[in-house]
Amino acid sequence: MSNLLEVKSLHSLYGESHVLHGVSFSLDPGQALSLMGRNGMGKTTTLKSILGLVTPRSGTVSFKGENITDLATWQRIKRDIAYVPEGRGMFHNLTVDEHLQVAARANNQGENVWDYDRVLDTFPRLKERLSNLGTQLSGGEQQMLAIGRALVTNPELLILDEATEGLAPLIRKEIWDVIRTIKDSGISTIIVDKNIQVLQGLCDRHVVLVKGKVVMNLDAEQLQSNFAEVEGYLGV
Ligand SMILES: Nc1ncnc2c1ncn2[C@@H]1O[C@H](COP(=O)(O)OP(=O)(O)OP(=O)(O)O)[C@@H](O)[C@H]1O
Repeated sequence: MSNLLEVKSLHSLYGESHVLHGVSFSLDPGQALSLMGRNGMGKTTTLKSILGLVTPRSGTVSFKGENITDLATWQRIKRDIAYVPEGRGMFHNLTVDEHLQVAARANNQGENVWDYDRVLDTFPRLKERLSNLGTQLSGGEQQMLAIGRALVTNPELLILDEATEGLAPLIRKEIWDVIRTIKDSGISTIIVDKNIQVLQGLCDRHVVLVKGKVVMNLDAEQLQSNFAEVEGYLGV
């Protein structure tokens, strides 16, 4: 197969405010791609444009060779794309158990590698909190639940927006370890995060956004040799 995901010349706006200016990149099956950039550069808008939560004015999004640009978000999700949004998106009236039970399904290939039990084995903390409401969990536990809820759909592509933001170092490490396990299980990922060191060790491609434009698109080796320049774009 060629690309799993191809984003071509996306222009996205909020009202009159033109935020994405021709964003293009692609992702091969099984790869992890980092999307980096300072605050407000258009990372979340790019993710939302891929998911159909923002409607681009022009440009295309293709998944497994199919042009999905005009599909509704739920139709994209049904094609085995899962999203872990910034802020985690807990359902206020659902327990931990219900968050996972409601979402769990085999994917379009009939695969159910990440079933309810495996997700709970991966996140033992959630096992102890099954009857708590999602909103009663700590920030780290909520993040684990948000990732778990995405995983039980057995996605081919998992999109993570700021999955470690605001978390204590130990919890961050736990989340990164799980993201690595997810990658090793063959799921493709797009990761927005600020931790360039961790992203460097994890991702196969790195896309840097500045004011809604892709200024760098590097493989792992190229990131190594252009590290200082990337850091400069990120202001670190
Ligand atoms: N719903 C919205 N309505 C209007 N403007 C928005 C909206 N969401 C984002 N923006 C603006 O679009 C620009 C890009 O925002 P976006 O959230 O995509 O950036 P980001 O790179 O993900 O940044 P952050 O790291 O702060 O989340 C910013 O100037 C932001 O203020």
